[in-house]
Amino acid sequence: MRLNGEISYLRNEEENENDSVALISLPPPPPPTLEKLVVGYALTSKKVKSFLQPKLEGLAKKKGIVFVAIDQSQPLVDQGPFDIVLHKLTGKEWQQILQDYWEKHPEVTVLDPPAAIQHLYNRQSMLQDVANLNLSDCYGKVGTPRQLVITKDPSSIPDAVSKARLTLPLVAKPLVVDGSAKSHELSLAYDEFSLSKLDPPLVLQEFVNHGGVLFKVYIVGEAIKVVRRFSLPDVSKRELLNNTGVFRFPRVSCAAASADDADLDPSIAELPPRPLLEKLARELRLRLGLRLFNIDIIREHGTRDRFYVIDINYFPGYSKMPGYEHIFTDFLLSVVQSKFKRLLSSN
Ligand SMILES: O=P(O)(O)O[C@H]1[C@H](O)[C@@H](OP(=O)(O)O)[C@H](OP(=O)(O)O)[C@@H](OP(=O)(O)O)[C@H]1O
Ligand SMILES: Nc1ncnc2c1ncn2[C@@H]1O[C@H](COP(=O)(O)OP(=O)(O)O)[C@@H](O)[C@H]1O
Ligand SMILES: [Mg+2]
Ligand SMILES: [Mg+2]
Repeated sequence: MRLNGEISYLRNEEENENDSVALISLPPPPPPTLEKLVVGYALTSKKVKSFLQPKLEGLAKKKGIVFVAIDQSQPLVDQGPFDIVLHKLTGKEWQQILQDYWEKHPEVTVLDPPAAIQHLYNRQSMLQDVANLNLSDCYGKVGTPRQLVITKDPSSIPDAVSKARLTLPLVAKPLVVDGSAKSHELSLAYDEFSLSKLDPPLVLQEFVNHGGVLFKVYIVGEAIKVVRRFSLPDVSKRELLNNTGVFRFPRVSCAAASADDADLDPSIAELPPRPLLEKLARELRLRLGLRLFNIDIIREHGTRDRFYVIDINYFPGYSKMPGYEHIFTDFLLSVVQSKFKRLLSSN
């Protein structure tokens, strides 16, 4: 990034140290001004369409931010120079290219580090940090539903489930999340035996009744926004007794399922307490080493303060985060400004 003013500011300070007369005669330095911030992006065409909306690009331009599409077939060093590289591509090859580039150009901020993102592409490792957090304070408790990973041999599932003492019904989710439609094909299983019909690798997660409403918590650096989405309805004891089988369900909590304007039971609709979300987001940001993600969180029906994180997504559909244009552009500016502050203080 090109910042005007920083260098002259420093020089004046140095002179001041050795010259007591200059101390009184020098005017205060002008605040640093941002010339241009170049953000290279490597995103799928679907993500470009949903994220790079004209309103975002317009606002970014006003703030001196330009977005430049990265051509993956060309060396990264021949493009840019970039201040920030924003990316969400899953291929191993791309990750290596980015890693190599970053090693040679540590001055560029890569959002986010490929290895840290990788952690979210597996539904087992994705929730490990939440489970280890054991977050419990006066605002509520946050955990993860109990789950079991099945990597092979579907015929062994009923036995494995009963040994692990998992409570039915169970949500079966593909283990790997790679952005494909298949990785979002989930099923609800009412009995153990039907689970042998499933296709590993997968995780089997206890279904938690939550009144059919889910909270999507968007995180962009230190900013947090929460929205409500409709979700799967509760499963009653009677329903569980009277049903068998495994049922595929469609994408239930997508943007079209917004529940923000719905007339809901207040005990179900009440958002998780802000201090709890702030603590959760802060801890996850640090532990995951990520700045751009969202969390799907549900409240156990009948409780006020028992929450479960069921899903974490890297670089989610930010265009559905209220005010994302302002939040995202301010974030990009803050990332580079804090980097400069660190550089200046270490010199
Ligand atoms: O995994 P869940 O919790 O379902 O969240 C998904 C992912 O974040 C998707 O991003 P990606 O495809 O990059 O994984 C996003 O698509 P976009 O960001 O492309 O819009 C979806 O938006 P909707 O499809 O609008 O719900 C959002 O619901
Ligand atoms: N353990 C669970 N208890 C209750 N509902 C769940 C559970 N896991 C998933 N769901 C429902 O399934 C939907 C999709 O599951 P999720 O883990 O978020 O997968 P995806 O990555 O495809 O969004 C959630 O939005 C929620 O409605
Ligand atoms: Mg989800
Ligand atoms: Mg997900």
